Amino acid sequence: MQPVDLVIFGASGDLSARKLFPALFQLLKAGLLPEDLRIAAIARDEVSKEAFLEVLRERFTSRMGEYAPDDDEWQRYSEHFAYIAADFSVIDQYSALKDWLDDARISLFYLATPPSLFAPICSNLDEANCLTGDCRIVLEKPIGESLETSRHVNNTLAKHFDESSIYRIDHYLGKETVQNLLVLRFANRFINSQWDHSCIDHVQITVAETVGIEGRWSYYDNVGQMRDMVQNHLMQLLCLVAMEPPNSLDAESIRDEKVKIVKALRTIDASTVDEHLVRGQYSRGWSVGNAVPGYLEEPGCKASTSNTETFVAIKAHIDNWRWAGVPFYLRTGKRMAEKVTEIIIHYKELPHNIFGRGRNFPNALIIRLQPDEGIEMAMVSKRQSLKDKLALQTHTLNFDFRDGDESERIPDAYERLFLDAINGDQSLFVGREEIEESWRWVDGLIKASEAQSVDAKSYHAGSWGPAKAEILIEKDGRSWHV
Ligand SMILES: NC(=O)C1=CN([C@@H]2O[C@H](COP(=O)(O)OP(=O)(O)OC[C@H]3O[C@@H](n4cnc5c(N)ncnc54)[C@H](OP(=O)(O)O)[C@@H]3O)[C@@H](O)[C@H]2O)C=CC1
Ligand SMILES: O=C1O[C@H](COP(=O)(O)O)[C@@H](O)[C@H](O)[C@H]1O
Repeated sequence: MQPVDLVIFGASGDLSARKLFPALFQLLKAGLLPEDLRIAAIARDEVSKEAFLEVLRERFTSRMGEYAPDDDEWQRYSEHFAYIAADFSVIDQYSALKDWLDDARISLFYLATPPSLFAPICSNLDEANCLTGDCRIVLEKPIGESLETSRHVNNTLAKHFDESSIYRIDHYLGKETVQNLLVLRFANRFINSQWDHSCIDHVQITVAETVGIEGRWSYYDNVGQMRDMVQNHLMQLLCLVAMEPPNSLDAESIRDEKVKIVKALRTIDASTVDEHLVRGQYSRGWSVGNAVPGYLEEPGCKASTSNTETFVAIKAHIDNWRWAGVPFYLRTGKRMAEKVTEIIIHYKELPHNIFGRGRNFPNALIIRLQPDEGIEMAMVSKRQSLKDKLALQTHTLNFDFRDGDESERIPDAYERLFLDAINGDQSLFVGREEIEESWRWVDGLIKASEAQSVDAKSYHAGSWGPAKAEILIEKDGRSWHV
C-alpha cells in the first residue's frame, strides 16, 4: 500500500464520531491500513490534539460498547493523529494543513461537513496549493438538494479534481449485505434465470428506521425523507435489484448499468402522483418502548406547521424489457415500528395449479439487509398428513449471514468504503450521472406532489406509516411484507 495522508474535514461532527473514526480504528486494528497512515482531524474548535482525542474517546466508548478500544489500542490509534483547528470557509486558515501535507504521499480529503461547504472547500484547497501530488476527494451524501444544485457541486468538483479521483459516498453501497445483492444475482444461476417480468409479480423495498430526526431538525426540514433517503439509498437499492449484469465489476460498468435503470424509471407527474405517492409525518407515539415526541415537537423545531415528509411510499415502474408490468413498491420512514431494511421479491403464481383452488402459495425471496442479515426463500412443500394427501404449506429456507454466530461482527459500511478509497477502487462509489439522473426523477416527483398539494399524512411514531400507504399497495391486491 502507498503511504496515505487522510484529512477529515468536520472531525468534531456526528458522522465522524459515530462512523468515520470507529471505522478507521477497526481497520487499523485489523492491520488493513498502512501502518504509517497519518490522519489530520480538522474542526473549528481551538483545542489541542489531546483535548480533541479525549472527547473523541468518550464518544467512542459510549457508542462502540464491547468493541471500544482499551488503553493500549487507544494509545496506538492516537499516534496516527494530528489536530488542526480551522474554519474551512476561510482561505487564510489552510496554511497549517498545507504545512502538514506531504506531496510524496496520497492525500485523501474526506468532507464530513454540511454540503454547502463542498464547493468552497474544493476551491480553497486548490487556492491554498494543497492539491499537489496524488489527491483524492471523498464526499458525503447528499450531493446537492436538487438536479440544479447537484450539478453546481459536480461542476465545482470537476474544476479541481479528475473524475477518477472523486469518491461520492452512499454508505448503503458499503454494507456487506448490499454488496451481496450483486453476488446473489450474478453468481447464482437459479436466481439469475428467474429474475424478470415473466417470473416476478412485484418487488418491495422497505427502509424503515425507528430513530426520529435526531436533533437535525433544521437540516431535515429542508430536505425530508425524499431527498434524505429516496434520492440516494433507496435509488441505489432499486438499481442493484433491477440492473442488467454489468460487463465486469469495474466502477464504470456498474455505473453504466445503474444509470440505465434510473433513466428507465417512469416519470410520475401531476396526473399520476395521487396513485403513486404517499407522504407522511410522524406525530407523538411510542418507539422501542419509549414515549417519543412528534416531528413538530422535536428539539430545534421552530415552526408550528410543516409539510415536510418523514415517510414516503412510492409505486414505481421501470419501463424496460425486463421489468415491463412489474411494480416496485418503495417505502421509507423515520419513527417506524421496527428498524428493518429488506427487499422482497414476490414471484408470480404458476400458470396452472394442479393442486387445486386455494393451494397456490407463490414463492417469495426475502433479502434482509439489516438487522438479522440474511436471505429467506419462502417455498411450498407437502405437510405430512394421512388425512389430507395434498396438504401444502409454506416452508422457509433460511440463510443467516452470521451462520448462527451472533457474536460475529459485521464490518461497518464505512470500513469497506475507506479501504476502497485508499486502494483507489471506485466500484462502490456513485458516479456523477447516476446522481444527476436520480435528482431529475426525484425533482419531478416533488414537483408533481407540490402541484397536487399531496399532504404529509400524520402517522403515530412506532407505527408503519399512514393508512394511505397500505391502500397504495392493497388496491393492487397486494400487501406490505411487515
Ligand atoms: N450524521 C449522519 O448519520 C450522516 C451524515 N451524512 C452527511 O455527512 C455530513 C456531515 O454530517 P454530520 O456529521 O451529521 O454533521 P455535523 O453538523 O454533526 O458536523 C459537521 C462538522 O462540520 C464542521 N463545520 C461546519 N462548518 C464548518 C466550518 N466553516 N469550518 C470548520 N468546520 C465546520 C462542524 O464543526 P463545528 O462543530 O465547529 O460546527 C462539524 O465538525 C453531511 O453532509 C451529512 O449530510 C451522511 C450520512 C449520515
Ligand atoms: O444517510 C442517512 O442514513 C441514515 C440511515 O442509515 P442506516 O445505515 O442507519 O440505515 C438516516 O438515519 C439518515 O437520516 C440519513 O441521512
